[in-house]
Amino acid sequence: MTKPIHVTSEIGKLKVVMLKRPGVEVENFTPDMMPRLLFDDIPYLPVAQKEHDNFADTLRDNGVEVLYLEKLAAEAIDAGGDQVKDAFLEQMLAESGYAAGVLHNVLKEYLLSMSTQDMVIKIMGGVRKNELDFVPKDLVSAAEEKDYQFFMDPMPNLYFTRDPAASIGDGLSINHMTFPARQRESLFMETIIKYHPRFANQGLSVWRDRNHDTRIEGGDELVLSDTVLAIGVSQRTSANAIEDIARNLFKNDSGYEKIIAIRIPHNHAMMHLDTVFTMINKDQFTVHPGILGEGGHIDTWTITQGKDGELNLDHKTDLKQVLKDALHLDDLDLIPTGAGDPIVAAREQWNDGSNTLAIAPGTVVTYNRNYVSNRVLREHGLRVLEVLSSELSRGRGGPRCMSMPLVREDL
Ligand SMILES: NC(=[NH2+])NCCC[C@H](N)C(=O)O
Repeated sequence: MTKPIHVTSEIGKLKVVMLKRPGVEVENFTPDMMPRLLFDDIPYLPVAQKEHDNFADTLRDNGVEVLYLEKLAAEAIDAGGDQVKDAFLEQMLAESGYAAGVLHNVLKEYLLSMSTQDMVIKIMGGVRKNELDFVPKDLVSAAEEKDYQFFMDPMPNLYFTRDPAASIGDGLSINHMTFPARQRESLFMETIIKYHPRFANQGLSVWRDRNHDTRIEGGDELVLSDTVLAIGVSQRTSANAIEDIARNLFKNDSGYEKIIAIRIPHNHAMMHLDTVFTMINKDQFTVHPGILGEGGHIDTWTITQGKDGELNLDHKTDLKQVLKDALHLDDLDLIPTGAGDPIVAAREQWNDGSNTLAIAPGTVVTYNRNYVSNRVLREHGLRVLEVLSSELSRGRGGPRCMSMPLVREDL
């Protein structure tokens, strides 16, 4: 029987996916909070939701079962019972800065007064100070910045379900993310895996859990085949974390034998490998020309199991050759974002023109706004399903970031 998580490629026919419909969290902040919350603009929520529904419908119309994070999280907590709800809240409050104290108690009481679903949505959306009829008198609260509006910050990046966890084979990584703005997000997935009837006790492997200091994010984790992964060394994923997950995958019978670490520029526009490089067919990839240096070169290290738990590293800079070798291909089509035009490529990459979601070999979902990149994909023989993108793209993520595949057919 297929496990509730089974992903052995980036391109096998997508069967089950997890999304998060944007909610109040994507507008519950002020412009001065944007850099910290990793947003570049204030989205218009009703339109963002319409666009997201268009994305979800496109997937459903193509035979994909769509699950929603916010619903799974509430179901998992309810399935776990009162103790699980209590433990979840304690952890969430601690990670929000309230391990104990008066405010901890007030917030806990407030959140427990709601249905579990409303509680989950409230935590995701953020708790404003003016929601509570409470003026803190303790020193910690008094010393806090007075005009800051929130007791608990919103989590506007939740609709990028790709990042807090990543499906790999019959398991997943639950990620310790880089920036505080996103670190609480993976607690939802941890709770779902442990307690949701669909996932709990199904023999899923957690290749690496969220209790780490080194950081990794799903946008950097690409499942190239049933034995090969690519992982970005990026603004969000450290070399240490890659070595750590490599060791765990190699020693735990995951089926994975080779990890290609690819170093990309460390900046906000290219925060993850999937913003500059995605697999879209057995022998086709999108690549943003801006990541390739002189002669089309880029640093890659192919990591394999060495003796006595050591890792072997093979440093190469010819990405095309590295991929051909790892995937046993005679040829490979690297399709440049924005047709390789430096101005168009930079513009369309900014709006996730490279961030395609393959739902079958050669069939991809992309943002409609990246019309040059979309045309080029069609010229290379791909079937391109375009989705609406004016508001969703303001969060700096595209169709791949907005989806966490749970089950794909094997190739
Ligand atoms: N897989 C991705 N490329 N995700 C994009 C995440 C965007 C989000 N605003 C962040 O900075 O974290």
